[in-house]
Amino acid sequence: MTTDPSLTELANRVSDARDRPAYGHDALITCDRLVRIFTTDGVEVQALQGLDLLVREGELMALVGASGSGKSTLMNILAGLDTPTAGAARVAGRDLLTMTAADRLAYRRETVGFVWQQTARNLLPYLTAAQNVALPLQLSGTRKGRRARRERALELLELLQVADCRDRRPQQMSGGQQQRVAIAVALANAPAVLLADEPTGELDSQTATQIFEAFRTANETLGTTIVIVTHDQAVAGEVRRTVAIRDGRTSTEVLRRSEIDAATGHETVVAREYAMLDRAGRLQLPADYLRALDMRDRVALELESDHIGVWPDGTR
Ligand SMILES: Nc1ncnc2c1ncn2[C@@H]1O[C@H](COP(=O)(O)OP(=O)(O)OP(=O)(O)O)[C@@H](O)[C@H]1O
Repeated sequence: MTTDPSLTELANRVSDARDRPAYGHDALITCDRLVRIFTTDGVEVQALQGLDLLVREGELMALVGASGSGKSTLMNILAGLDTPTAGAARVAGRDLLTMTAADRLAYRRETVGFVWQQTARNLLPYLTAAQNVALPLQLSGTRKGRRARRERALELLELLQVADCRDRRPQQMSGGQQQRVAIAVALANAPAVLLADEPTGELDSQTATQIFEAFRTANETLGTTIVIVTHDQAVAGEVRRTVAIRDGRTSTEVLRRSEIDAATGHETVVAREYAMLDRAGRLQLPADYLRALDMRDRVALELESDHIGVWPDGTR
């Protein structure tokens, strides 16, 4: 039998809740019940339906999901190009809902860098690779002097192994070279976060692997936090954490870690899939699990000492 809590216990619970760190207090990117509703011709589309996501500083992670699940909507919000309808979003201490137009411009120039799928969208066609990388430095005013800007541009092109393209215009480079130069442009102002929306979408698989290696180099050498939206299973399989978005919410997450066999010293990567549990206790079960057990509308739950059992309606 349970007894009602005393007033002192209730007061203690309130004070515990107050002292508990806020959701995402130690994350670089925090999306808290993010909602984005588009209205066209009187019809509402809920592109994001209360999406929660935390990304730690220094992570290299992938976002996956079916077409229309809300990935680009999320990326546009994180890039400061669109504003959410409701919820909260913070990146590197900036509140994306309350930024002024001037803050937003500074945010796009200094805090985030982005690489888009269409190689042509990332670079100015009439500038060389080195000039493309130097341009954001000039616009933000972080490097004074043409020589200092060119030096920084060449350093980044070198890091991404496209130094030989420095004096070429985009149409004189391959798609893969253009994307590597695009990554250098995005990194020019040393952003805290690099966002990439299908950066390998227009490339063959071998070139896509090289582009992914360029992201890894940026992450490991410069410590940049990187979020990549991808359909490419090979890319999604290379990162430690892949978050799946379904119907405008984060639904499942795959974490990969290396395990070393004590006997042979052989290293293998072990992947494990998790369902996301939101702060209201809501859980999205994978669609194939629901189909396999013909679960719909409602399920029976049972609390065990170390797990919760979930059964199709009518079987318990
Ligand atoms: N500007 C807009 N106006 C109206 N509806 C929009 C707009 N942008 C996106 N949507 C709708 O919001 C939903 C999510 O779209 P979004 O582009 O974010 O999906 P996605 O996961 O990036 O898809 P894809 O993989 O095909 O790029 C879709 O139903 C889409 O039609």
